[in-house]
Amino acid sequence: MNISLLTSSPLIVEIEDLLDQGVLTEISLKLKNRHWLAQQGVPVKLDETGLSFELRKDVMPPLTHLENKIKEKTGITSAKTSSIRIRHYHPGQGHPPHCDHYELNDEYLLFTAVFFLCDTEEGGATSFTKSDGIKIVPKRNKLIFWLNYLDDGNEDLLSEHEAETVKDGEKLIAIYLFYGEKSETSSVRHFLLENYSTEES
Ligand SMILES: O=C(O)CCC(=O)C(=O)O
Ligand SMILES: [Fe+2]
Repeated sequence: MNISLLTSSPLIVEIEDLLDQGVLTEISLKLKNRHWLAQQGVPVKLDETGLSFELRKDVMPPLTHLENKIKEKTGITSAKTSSIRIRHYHPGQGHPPHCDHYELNDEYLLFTAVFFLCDTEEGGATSFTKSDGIKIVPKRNKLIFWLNYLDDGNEDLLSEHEAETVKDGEKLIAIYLFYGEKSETSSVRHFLLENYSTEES
């Protein structure tokens, strides 16, 4: 496992080789299997941003394992994920620029994690549109994690991002949305800067 801080403003951390290959293959095959999803009663949505659906953690225990790993590696102590969103893009599909600034039952979407379940032949990078050239190319078994708010509670506008259009191949990701109280932002930022300012394994 290799963890590095890509930038500190917006604060983005990248973790490579997160899961065992066998577990990764099992998750990917299930998520691509429409029959299996229907059996689990998962409604899917298809539009110009590709196929997407929310997944309850109990239908796929390895996703809870992954969530626990994300928490451990990022120093999250109290924020909870409300759900896991899967997105599956094919050529011609992408997602326009936006910020992940949401409020739900008095909690805020403090942190977003995107886990890449496959390589993409061409295109499909997650690109931070207000931060010169910060682009994360999809790579199987890689996770990126970023902070959506500043320590003073304001939205971090530099966290704006888009999914560039997939040109060739496919892109399959699991997105973890961590909601919590804004006061957790500064301790996570401190943890990440302290632990990953220089590359380490
Ligand atoms: O597909 C991506 O790389 C990002 C998706 C995203 O930003 C979102 O679902 O909020
Ligand atoms: Fe987003």
